[in-house]
Amino acid sequence: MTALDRAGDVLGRLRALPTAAISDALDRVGLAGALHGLGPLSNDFRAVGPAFTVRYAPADDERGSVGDFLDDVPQGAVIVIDNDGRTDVTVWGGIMTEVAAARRIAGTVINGVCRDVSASLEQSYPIFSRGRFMRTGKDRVRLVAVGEPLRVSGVTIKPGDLVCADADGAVVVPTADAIRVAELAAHIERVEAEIVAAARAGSTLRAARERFGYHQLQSRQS
Ligand SMILES: O=C([O-])CC(=O)C(=O)O
Ligand SMILES: [Mg+2]
Repeated sequence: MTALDRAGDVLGRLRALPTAAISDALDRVGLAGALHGLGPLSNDFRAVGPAFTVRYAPADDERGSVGDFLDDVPQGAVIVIDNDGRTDVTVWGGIMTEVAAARRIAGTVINGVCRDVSASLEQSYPIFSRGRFMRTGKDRVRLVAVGEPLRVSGVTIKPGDLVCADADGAVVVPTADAIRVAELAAHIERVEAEIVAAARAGSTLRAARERFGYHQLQSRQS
């Protein structure tokens, strides 16, 4: 099996899992991956794929713009944009949504805000952000890095790390740990389903949780 096959395989596994279980699995192995403060524009949105990283900084006196990097993003990638958490100017809008959707880019995660939200909803193009706002970043931000590691919400995101995002938010899984994290997350999902089944069958929640080890599911493995 080639590295590409393995990556495809683990992406398939992560795609089947909710971010809640992936986050618990990251807790279990002691990795920080949850991007606090970023949420989906629609609860139906879900995106899984390797990170394509982009960073903006204030334009200051230079003439800046947003989005020209889009032509270089491969199909299936999740674009991760770091605008340092700014919520007063956008780094994503409707033209970018239309192009990204047509090129089958998997989604966009923004440490900042976006506009033209209706285009994202109409195209079912998944965007996760700190919110929405209409004032453009054009002339206000400039692109400073593409394909370099980012630091968002205390999490380091390297290009190619696997981004998983759904109604609960976005988490990042380092490629080297992805198979282990996916296996643990699948285990957590199975155990939680057993707890629900036991409770539905008449067990108390306390007894069901005790029986299946609920309280330790996410605890750091020694
Ligand atoms: O200024 C922006 O955020 C970009 C924009 O509106 C678009 O791509 O349609
Ligand atoms: Mg626009």
